[in-house]
Amino acid sequence: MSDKEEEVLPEGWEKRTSRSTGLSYYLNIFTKESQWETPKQAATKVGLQGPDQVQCSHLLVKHNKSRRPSSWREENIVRSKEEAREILEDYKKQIESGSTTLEDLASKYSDCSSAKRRGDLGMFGRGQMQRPFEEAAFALKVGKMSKIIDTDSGLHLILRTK
Ligand SMILES: O=C(CCc1ccccc1)N[C@H](Cc1nc2ccccc2[nH]1)C(=O)O
Repeated sequence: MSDKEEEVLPEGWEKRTSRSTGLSYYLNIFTKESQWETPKQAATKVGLQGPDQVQCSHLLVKHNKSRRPSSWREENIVRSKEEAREILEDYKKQIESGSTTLEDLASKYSDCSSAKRRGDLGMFGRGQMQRPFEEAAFALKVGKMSKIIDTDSGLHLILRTK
């Protein structure tokens, strides 16, 4: 195409010229990711590393090896880790059956203070939560629930809400 014709790009892309090489490249204006190839589809709004922030609710069952074996529910938590897992497996089955929700069970049984907010932890970015929790949360699609996740706090079920 002659240089006077404006190159029409799919939504979300801008054509840039590399200062060092003078070569043209394409910038995704949402994720700031760049590529050499002329884009054929509209730019994605989520980069390769996933969203910057997610919102999750969780249901925590602590045990006697938890970092803080105490909660609003139980001053001194003595159950074993195996017992905590059995309890959480049962909650998971109840949620998957559709007979209850993670938020309803978190309100009644979660050993985290977020129980008072139906398990809602609010929005968080990477680097804020314990790593196993973060990895599971950022791998979830919105509306999906994790498998049982093990952190120093105890055993969790996580639901991504945003
Ligand atoms: O750290 C907190 C408070 C979390 C919270 C965040 C935002 C709003 C409300 C609560 N509670 C701990 C238990 C706990 N450990 C966790 C590890 C990862 C995510 C949530 C967690 N909750 C505890 O109570 O021992």
